[in-house]
Amino acid sequence: MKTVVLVTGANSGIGLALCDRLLAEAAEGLLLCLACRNMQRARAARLSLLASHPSAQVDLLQLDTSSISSVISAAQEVKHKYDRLDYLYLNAGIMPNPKFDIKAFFRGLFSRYKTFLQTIFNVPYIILNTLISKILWTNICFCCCSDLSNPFCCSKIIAMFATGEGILTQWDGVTPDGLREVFATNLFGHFLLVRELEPVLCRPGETSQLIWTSSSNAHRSAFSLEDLQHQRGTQPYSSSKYASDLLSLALNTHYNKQGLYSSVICPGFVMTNLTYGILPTLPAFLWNLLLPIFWLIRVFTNTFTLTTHSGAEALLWLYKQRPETLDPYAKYHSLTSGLGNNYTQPRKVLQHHQ
Ligand SMILES: NC(=O)C1=CN([C@@H]2O[C@H](COP(=O)(O)OP(=O)(O)OC[C@H]3O[C@@H](n4cnc5c(N)ncnc54)[C@H](OP(=O)(O)O)[C@@H]3O)[C@@H](O)[C@H]2O)C=CC1
Ligand SMILES: CC(C)=CCC[C@@H](C)[C@H]1CC[C@H]2C3=C(CC[C@]12C)[C@@]1(C)CCC(=O)[C@@H](C)[C@@H]1CC3
Repeated sequence: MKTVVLVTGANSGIGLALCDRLLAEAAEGLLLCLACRNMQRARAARLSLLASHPSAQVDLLQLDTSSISSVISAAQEVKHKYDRLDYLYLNAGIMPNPKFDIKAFFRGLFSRYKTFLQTIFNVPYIILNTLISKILWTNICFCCCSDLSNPFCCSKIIAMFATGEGILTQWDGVTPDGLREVFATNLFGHFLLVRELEPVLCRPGETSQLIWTSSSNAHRSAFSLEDLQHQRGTQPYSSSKYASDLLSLALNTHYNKQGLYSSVICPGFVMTNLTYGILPTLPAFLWNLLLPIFWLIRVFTNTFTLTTHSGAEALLWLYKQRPETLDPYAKYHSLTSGLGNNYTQPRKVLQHHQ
């Protein structure tokens, strides 16, 4: 019997890289279903996957996670076609009209230091700190610098690069169903899909996994239970990702006894269509000019995974785990070391500073 895997947002970026890596891992035993809103791009993705994995079985499914009717009819089709669903990757996501706040970026870089000289002085400290953290293989930098009143503290800057905290805002739209686009696409459509697919996900005596592509940009400060759709703020992306972390926990509470387990991952900072939108005046190929800077930043933070292959690391890692052994309170991070090695690391989710 083949393992049935469905991936939303599978026609590009991290979703497509995940499909490629899954097929490289186990092409024969896999039935892979690409759930995409744009069928033309979905067909192109399927052909590219079949070109590198000719014996693979790859199906297509039309799914627009921002539309309630599309989710319901896609779920009907899945239930009709497959009698089981072993893995459901909830990966589709948008960050519409992102605005990169250059002022906040430079303020973030320099505000903690009274003079520019102090900042320069901080550089050897950061290098030393990073070296220590690399040697001990732990993120000491974050621990020993948690006192932000310390003028030599580098954690705020590293956190800004690792999570995009405070430097990104978005302008959200409304879907034909009357929902906020980011909320509907990233969270609600996926939630509805899970509920609709319950019969194929929860099978007696068997386990299935839900795997959410969340983000380290998920911040509690952006989320409010009174404003679930984030109608009043300017960080709907962060809010939707924080909500997916919360929802994953709730789904575990509700479904674990029926054999369904949910986990969240962060792929790190990956160069994809989603991130190219952050500097829209910069054509995609010119992003490559920033690569040397990004590689340099990698010395300070292992969250700059940069390639879709590396970003998919934690998604693939979870595929290989027994779901009962996973920590529901962890976010699994795809990380890349300064030397370019990929690995997965769990970090506590929903920490008080988020
Ligand atoms: N890139 C990064 O640095 C990070 C990304 N992420 C998350 O990773 C996930 C994948 O993004 P990434 O690969 O970077 O970006 P891409 O834009 O390359 O991929 C996003 C995918 O989602 C699909 N999608 C968007 N809206 C819908 C919709 N309404 N219905 C169905 N599919 C939809 C897109 O399809 P289409 O081609 O039709 O637009 C595309 O296939 C997202 O959830 C994102 O939030 C998290 C942290 C960091
Ligand atoms: C031009 C130079 C030298 C720096 C600008 C880099 C920023 C564009 C970049 C730094 C950290 C990045 C980042 C994200 C977007 C691009 C940055 C702000 C994300 C917010 C993208 C989406 C996510 O989900 C986050 C995990 C990313 C965190 C880091």
